[in-house]
Amino acid sequence: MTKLAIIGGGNMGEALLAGLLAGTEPRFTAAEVVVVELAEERAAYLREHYGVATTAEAGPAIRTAETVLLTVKPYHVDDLFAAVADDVNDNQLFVSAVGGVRTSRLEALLPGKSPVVRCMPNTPVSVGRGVVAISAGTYAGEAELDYAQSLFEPVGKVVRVEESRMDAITALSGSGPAYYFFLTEALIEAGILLGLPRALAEELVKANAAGAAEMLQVPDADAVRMRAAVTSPGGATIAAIRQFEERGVRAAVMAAIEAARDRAAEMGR
Ligand SMILES: NC(=O)C1=CN([C@@H]2O[C@H](COP(=O)(O)OP(=O)(O)OC[C@H]3O[C@@H](n4cnc5c(N)ncnc54)[C@H](OP(=O)(O)O)[C@@H]3O)[C@@H](O)[C@H]2O)C=CC1
Ligand SMILES: O=C(O)[C@@H]1CCC=N1
Repeated sequence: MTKLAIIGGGNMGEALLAGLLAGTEPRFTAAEVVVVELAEERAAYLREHYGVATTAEAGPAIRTAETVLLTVKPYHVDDLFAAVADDVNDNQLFVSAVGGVRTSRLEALLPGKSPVVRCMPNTPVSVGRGVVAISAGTYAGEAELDYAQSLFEPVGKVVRVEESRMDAITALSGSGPAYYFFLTEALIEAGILLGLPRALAEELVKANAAGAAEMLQVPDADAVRMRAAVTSPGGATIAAIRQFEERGVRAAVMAAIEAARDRAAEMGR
């Protein structure tokens, strides 16, 4: 029996696959995983890079799997479940990373009472440094949450949350890496504006990101205090911060995350 069927071999499917197969004691071996991916070119890439089996047929993959991990887009869900209704049984656990889609909607699409755990991972799971929020649906309890926690602990931090918080968590955490990459892009461009060679700007900005991230992991790390420690009176940093504040960067961040939360809710309907 296949231990894990990953339905959707796109960005998130691959990030989780990479994390779950990584390390000297991987969570799964490649032989225990099948990825359902419709695009043959993409499937071939996943077979070559990870050594997993792939198929374009979700039904047989789901029928023989203990755990089904959904990493398809929200608008794929209806067609997918319509096609696999005969292949599902109530002993399987469905773990859904599908943005915005509530467990109640998935439960209504499933033919029986399969347990469903909703999760919201982020792409750093690919390097074992992700964060995955989990919440249980109607037919999932502590045992299923414990299992989901054990599934994701090798790829990062796991937090148990109320499902009502999932859209906010999607906006802040699921999408979160994109914001840091966006800021990284902007800082590299700023370095180039100031005349630095691109390679040097990239090296400096990436090393800064790593250093700041490490400092934030220290117990009781306080972003406000650490920012103040860099901001010398009458110095260079405060000149930059003034520009951020004058241009409404803080308010723009809040509005952006609100927009992401609203879009997550909308995608799931
Ligand atoms: N990217 C991220 O950082 C995160 C994404 N998510 C969630 O993960 C899900 C996937 O997102 P992402 O990976 O970015 O999207 P992608 O478009 O990269 O991947 C979706 C994949 O699903 C495949 N697919 C579509 N329909 C089916 C089907 N019926 N059976 C099997 N595979 C199918 C698509 O194939 P094809 O291209 O051929 O259509 C595609 O490869 C979304 O619901 C998103 O909200 C959650 C957290 C973070
Ligand atoms: O952009 C999206 O909709 C998905 C959900 C969180 C990250 N990516």
